[in-house]
Amino acid sequence: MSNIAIVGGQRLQGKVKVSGAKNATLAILGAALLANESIILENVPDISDVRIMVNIIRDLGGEIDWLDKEVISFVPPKEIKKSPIYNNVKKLRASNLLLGPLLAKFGYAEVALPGGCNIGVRPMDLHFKGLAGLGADLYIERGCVKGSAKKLAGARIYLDFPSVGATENIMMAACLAEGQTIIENVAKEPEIVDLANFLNSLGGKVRGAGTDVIKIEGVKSLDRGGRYAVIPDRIEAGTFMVAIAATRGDAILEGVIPRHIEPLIAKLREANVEITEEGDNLRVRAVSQLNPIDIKTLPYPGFPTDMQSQVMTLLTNVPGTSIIIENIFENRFQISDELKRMGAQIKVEGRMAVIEGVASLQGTVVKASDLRAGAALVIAGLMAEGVTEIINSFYIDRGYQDLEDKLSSLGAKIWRND
Ligand SMILES: CC(=O)N[C@H]1[C@@H](OP(=O)(O)OP(=O)(O)OC[C@H]2O[C@@H](n3ccc(=O)[nH]c3=O)[C@H](O)[C@@H]2O)O[C@H](CO)[C@@H](O)[C@@H]1O
Ligand SMILES: C=C(OP(=O)(O)O)C(=O)O
Repeated sequence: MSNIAIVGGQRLQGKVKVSGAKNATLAILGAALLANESIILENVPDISDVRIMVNIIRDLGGEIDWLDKEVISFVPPKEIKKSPIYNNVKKLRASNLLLGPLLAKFGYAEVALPGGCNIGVRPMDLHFKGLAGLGADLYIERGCVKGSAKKLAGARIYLDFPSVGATENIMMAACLAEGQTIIENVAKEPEIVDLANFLNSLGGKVRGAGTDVIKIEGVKSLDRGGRYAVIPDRIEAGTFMVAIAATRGDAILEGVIPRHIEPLIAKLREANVEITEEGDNLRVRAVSQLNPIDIKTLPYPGFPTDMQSQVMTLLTNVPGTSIIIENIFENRFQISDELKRMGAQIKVEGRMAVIEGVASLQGTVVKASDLRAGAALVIAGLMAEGVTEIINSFYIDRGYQDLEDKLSSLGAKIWRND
């Protein structure tokens, strides 16, 4: 298994292009199962989560080919061959996004329960509540969610929490349900809007994505294929922004939608990072002394939990006291132990972390506990004195395309040890 090694101390400079959004792509690949016609998807990130999802869908009978590095063609299956292979589904939490489309299109779904993961328990009660509200019969048997639905019918569904995955599953299933579905207190993340736009491009009738209430008029079938380009990955963009700030660099991110990153931009500006928008590009400069900041993670448009570990890392050497409250996933402070091994001063109490900035971090061998913790350790390595080696780099490969190449192009000294 390969490790990532970094020699710290290089200021990141230059230009880098952001890839397509992992979380939008995973939902869109699930939604593509609802279609009756062929689809070309562009700006698909070449990352391991996407490759696993592609394999699961191939196992179900979907024909997917990579036409180019970031372009895939998709021919939806007329019927599903078999239930997803347990091992693949277990490897990918987002495989739970297949439930809604499979039930709606084929009247049957069998998906291994993704279970908890390193960042938290992550139950699926809201997915079940919503799909049951549309008329699906769901039960759990030997670690699998099994579901059937002779016919789905539109319903009014209130989500107790604006869950991204539950909103997506219900939205996808409701597209083929009879009549109108109204989902209240939905997630408003840009990936939800991208999924709604994709469903509408297939002939779906989804309105209100990006607001608290989504209304869906069910249609008999989704008969339009065509081309669709996935939005840029706001978390990849955010990770680079923080890496540039953490190395006191000056670099440009190409192909971003600044509006999607607004919560991070606002906080980085508060920390005295200079950020300028130039169309689809963002210039990030951190040349003056940075200020400590306080952060609370919240559903969009609040500060994203997926950026919390990276920002914690940046704050470890910002003079003064910063506070982070993690409201979404209960185990997302595991990275603090690894950062402390590099010399950071962090106290964690429940959902709160208090960070006292230190003059510098020292490179050592550290272990990624999840995707974003892994990305944050890469940032720590870029900031640190000496060599940092990151074990469990496969977590990072879940969500970052060509990470070493992109960082090297900005001047980082980073490589893989096989
Ligand atoms: C593939 C994908 O898109 N992943 C993202 C998605 O995950 P995911 O869709 O799993 O996240 P959710 O928005 O569903 O989870 C948010 C919170 O709701 C809770 N919850 C969720 C569902 C449910 O049925 N019951 C319940 O209690 C979760 O435990 C968590 O505390 O949104 C998260 C929150 O922005 C991001 O960190 C993930 O990167
Ligand atoms: C938590 C994440 O992803 P997933 O929901 O796929 O585990 C993430 O992207 O940070």
